[in-house]
Amino acid sequence: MRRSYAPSRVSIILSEQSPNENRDPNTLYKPPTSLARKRSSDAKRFPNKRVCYKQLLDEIDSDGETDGKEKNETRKMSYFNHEQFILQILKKPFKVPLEGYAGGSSSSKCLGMRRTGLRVALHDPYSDGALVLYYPPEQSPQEQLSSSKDNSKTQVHVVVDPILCQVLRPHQRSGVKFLYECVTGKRIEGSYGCVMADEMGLGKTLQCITLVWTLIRQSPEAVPTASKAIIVCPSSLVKNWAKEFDKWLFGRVRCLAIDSGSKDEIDKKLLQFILDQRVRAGVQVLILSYEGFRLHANVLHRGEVGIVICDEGHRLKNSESQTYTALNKLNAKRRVLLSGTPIQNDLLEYFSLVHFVNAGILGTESEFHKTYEIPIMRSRDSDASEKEREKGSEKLQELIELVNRCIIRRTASILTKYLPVKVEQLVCCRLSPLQTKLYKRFVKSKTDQVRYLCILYNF
Ligand SMILES: Nc1ncnc2c1ncn2[C@@H]1O[C@H](COP(=O)(O)OP(=O)(O)OP(=O)(O)O)[C@@H](O)[C@H]1O
Repeated sequence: MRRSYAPSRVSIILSEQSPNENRDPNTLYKPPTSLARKRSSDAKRFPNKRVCYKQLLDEIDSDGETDGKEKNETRKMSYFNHEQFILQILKKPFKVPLEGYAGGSSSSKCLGMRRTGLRVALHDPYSDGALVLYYPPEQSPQEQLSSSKDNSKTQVHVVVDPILCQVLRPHQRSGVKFLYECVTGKRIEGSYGCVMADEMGLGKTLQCITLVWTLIRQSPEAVPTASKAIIVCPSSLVKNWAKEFDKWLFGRVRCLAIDSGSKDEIDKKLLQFILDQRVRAGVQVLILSYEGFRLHANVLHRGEVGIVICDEGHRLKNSESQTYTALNKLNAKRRVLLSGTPIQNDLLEYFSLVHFVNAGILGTESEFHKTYEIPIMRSRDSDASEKEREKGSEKLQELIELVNRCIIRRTASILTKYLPVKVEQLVCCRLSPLQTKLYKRFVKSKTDQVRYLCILYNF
């Protein structure tokens, strides 16, 4: 077998030969092991020796003057023959290494051709337990044919990541579906918000994490629906949210939880986050407190985010508060508000929450006051007429129908099946002497009080 050497190698071999030796460098084959040994000893003897090809030929030329012309001519010839041999190989046309390759787009086997715009769902919608949030419209055979040629307009399934699917409880699955439909405008045209008012402990956090992760990764168009999300929560929960993201997604999502730091430092981080326009943003989820948001609102108003989630959202019940105003100014199309207790005092607070997520569906504040609040409150008065009562319940029904499209509330009773069976044990025991004494004194004092009250009120 003929073995070719790199020019640098050839120079080393040539320099090792005695001047009288007339050997062709390309015939100097050595078994690989001894060659490797030789290489390491060469490296020691000729540290960092670099030889240029041109210089090598010149050396051969100049050698010729001392060693004799004939010898050098032979060396040069064998060198150029070898070059010719390599050139011949390189001149051969490229042959596709795929059997039966016919070329062109008609072949199923495509070499070196990237199929542009190929859209596929990120997760298998037909797998066991898959939670599909969006089904693409059925296609006619003609449409299927044209979309197989041009896939760029085809829609795909939006499927919840299986790592989340496997942990979601049934009520959480329906909750995620509800959230997704709301924030993608499927429930109320032109409105992209909702209130999740599940009772405490039903896993609102996990449902929101599932929503955010799905929006960050998927859409019917096979691109992210949103590249960035902001979670606003009480300062005591900032770390908890970050932990929950990690717990359920195993570090797949890039979170930035801000709960301390100097103003300049935080401003810098927030600016970087908010101005990041990439589809796959460096920080995908920003978690910060209501106070933090208010303090740095001027920075956060300089950009856009795909979705904002407000935990313990009843903090936004006053539409005139600074926090409400700051959050409302945020450029976020999709808004989710989480609260275990959405109605606390009056209907106007309820209006503020709904208005924050879906501005306009209840009209302006004064319109809401006139249309719903007055008739409903009037009908509750003890001296309300029959007509007022009727109008009140009619308006209440109308309001419930309207808000039910963007509010979901489940009670903790659905959790009972996940809790261990309650066991009650009744144990009877005697009072200790001290307990008996205290008990008798208490009973006597109460009896005295009752006797006194009876005398006072003439019972
Ligand atoms: N599907 C689930 N499997 C296992 N643990 C879960 C699941 N869903 C929620 N949890 C756990 O239950 C606990 C309560 O959930 P979470 O805090 O999200 O409830 P919540 O509705 O947000 O309550 P709160 O109103 O207090 O914020 C958390 O520790 C959470 O990790």
